[in-house]
Amino acid sequence: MIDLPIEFTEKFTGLLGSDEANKLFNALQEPTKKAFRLNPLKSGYKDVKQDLTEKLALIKDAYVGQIDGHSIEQLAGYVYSQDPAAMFVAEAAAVHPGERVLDLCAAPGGKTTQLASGLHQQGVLVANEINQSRAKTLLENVERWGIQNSLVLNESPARLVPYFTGFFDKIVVDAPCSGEGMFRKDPVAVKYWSPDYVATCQIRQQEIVSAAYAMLRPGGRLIYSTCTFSPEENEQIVEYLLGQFSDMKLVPIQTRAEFDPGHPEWGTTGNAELRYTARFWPQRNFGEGQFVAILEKSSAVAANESHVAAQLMAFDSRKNVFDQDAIREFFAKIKQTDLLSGKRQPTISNNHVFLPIINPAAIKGLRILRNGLELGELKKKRFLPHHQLVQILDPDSVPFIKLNSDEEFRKFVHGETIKVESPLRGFLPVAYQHKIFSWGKLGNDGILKNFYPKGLRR
Ligand SMILES: C[S@@+](CC[C@H](N)C(=O)[O-])C[C@H]1O[C@@H](n2cnc3c(N)ncnc32)[C@H](O)[C@@H]1O
Repeated sequence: MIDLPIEFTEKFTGLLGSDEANKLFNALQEPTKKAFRLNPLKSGYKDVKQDLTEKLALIKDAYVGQIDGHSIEQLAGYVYSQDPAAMFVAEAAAVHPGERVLDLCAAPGGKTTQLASGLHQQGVLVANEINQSRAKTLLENVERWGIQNSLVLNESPARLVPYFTGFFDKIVVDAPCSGEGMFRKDPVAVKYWSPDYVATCQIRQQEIVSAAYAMLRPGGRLIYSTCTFSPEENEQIVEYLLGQFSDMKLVPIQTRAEFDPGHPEWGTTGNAELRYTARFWPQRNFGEGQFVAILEKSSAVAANESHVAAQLMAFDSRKNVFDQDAIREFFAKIKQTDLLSGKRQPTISNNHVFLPIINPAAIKGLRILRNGLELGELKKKRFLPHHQLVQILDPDSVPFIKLNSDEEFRKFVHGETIKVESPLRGFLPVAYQHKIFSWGKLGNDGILKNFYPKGLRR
């Protein structure tokens, strides 16, 4: 039983009236609704053991049900467990392949993975997280999901502005908030809550959306969301944006039974357009609490390629002259030479070979966790493939070592070497149930050495 703070219950009884407020308080004592998304970046992505009978309304490739965190589907990045209402945020961003998208408060990566599904490896996805350890988790999820076109950063929003002014078509601000909508999912949120905390969050949100505004191109859209109910962090942040920046306007979210429109009377300006926003309530039974608003930066100026954009997207091939024989040999063996001949040429930095998505020279000074796709490391002319590379490989077009039983899979994920029957030898992808999830190295003795990253072993 969750002990709701008295100031919280009094506040929402005042805002909603006692009938509706009681429905909310009762719903906060109920179990959460479990859901998951499938990953269209993986080939044959619907070929999963999960039950796909109950499709989730509103969201592409999403289903009701609980996933097993130890399953091959989870470890190979075929599924992502996420609250249904939280999934609506990236859905509202409606990204198209080729767009430049920023996920400004991105960890652990729920919105990032969903945005990446929409981009389908085309365009640029910058995923930023201010907190260092959370940024590492974000990177793990980016790798697992098989995303090739992302720049993963560990920065404050303000530090990004000089690099990306006017660059993005879409920016998702899934802001840190007082978490009222998470009370039943995460009881720790109840402990943190206080009216002062709500006020602190509001100030932080104002700073974050101001940075986001600066990075939006004319005609671009800002998707603002929180997982809290409080007007101060929702309607009033939208009012703040509209008040500070005269070229921002609200884009209506079409009303649906799954959520309520925003409350103009909960704002401070009486702006009737606040009803164009959306608020998910647990008592409506779709998922947890979530607020979503879409704002557009209007401008009469045509969205020409800006100076910033030209710089960030420029790839300087003269810098890429290095001995690639070991790399070419490896990619020929795994039948992936196409990867080396695209527009994004292999680039080397401190022996790390990668396919950058943003011109590395243009983002010097930022804390970069990953720029594009990490191919591997050159060690004395030998090439060691990276875990991110294995997560993008299609089992229908690469040779791989097959694990044959749950027991082999469990042992491998645990970090053990195993004996396998295979005519193949050397560094190769390892798959279970036709899903590639790791590298392994098969010696002449039939022993498969384990290259599943130590940090992911269980
Ligand atoms: C609601 S969570 C993001 C959830 C994520 N979008 C997802 O879908 O998985 C908010 C994030 O904002 C980060 N954050 C905290 N303070 C911040 C700040 N001042 N600026 C930007 N982000 C901040 C937190 O570390 C947290 O990871």
